[in-house]
Amino acid sequence: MTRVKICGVTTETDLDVVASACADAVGTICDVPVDTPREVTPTRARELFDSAPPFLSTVLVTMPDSVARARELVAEVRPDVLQLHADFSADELTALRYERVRVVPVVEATNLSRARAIAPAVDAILVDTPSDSGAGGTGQTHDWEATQELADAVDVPVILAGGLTPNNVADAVRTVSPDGVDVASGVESSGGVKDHDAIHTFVSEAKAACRDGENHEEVPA
Ligand SMILES: O=C(O)c1ccccc1N[C@@H]1O[C@H](COP(=O)(O)O)[C@@H](O)[C@H]1O
Repeated sequence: MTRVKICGVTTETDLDVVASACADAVGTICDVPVDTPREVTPTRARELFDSAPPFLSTVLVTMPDSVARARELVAEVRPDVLQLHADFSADELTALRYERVRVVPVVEATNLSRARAIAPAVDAILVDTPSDSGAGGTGQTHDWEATQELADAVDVPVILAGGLTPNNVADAVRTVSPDGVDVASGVESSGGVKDHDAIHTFVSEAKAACRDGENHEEVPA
């Protein structure tokens, strides 16, 4: 089953909606060097995650400039998963896998060599459409066929992100068969303001497309 993450929540109400929509994960964005309406302080991220119900994974999305800074943020926010928009080496990523935090770096769909190099050191790879600065939240899709090739080339779960919306997520799931999908701006009515109906529709479209795919899988004779 494709897992679904809703990213960039800024209020407890948003987080409750993410949980009631049966998403698998919720993300907050902290300590990023870009201007985004979704950024919250680490203290606020911790408060939001403290209000998450059991069985909803919490994901800290950040762009730290060093492993030490990433560790500080993990200590402060205490997420289940650390989503890194940063150019860390495989050794640096390994150093971040401690105290049970899952490490999920972001890779561009066409960067197969990086994906192969870091895959053994991480828990999953998130394929996004980053801006020049490496940030996400661009609302731009990329070549999903390339993401599918990347997923075939590595032995870890692959999460698809970048420009997903309630209207295109089913198609994305059918094309890429990702382990998870992730959305930030595509479920907002305006910058940073989550559209609660869109969150529900996004989750149900993603899960339904995944179920359809499973039902059409050929049964071996
Ligand atoms: O959403 C942001 O503003 C952001 C800023 C800096 C780093 C990551 C950010 N968001 C991540 O980008 C992807 C896709 O976003 P979108 O659906 O295309 O808007 C998502 O994983 C967010 O976690």
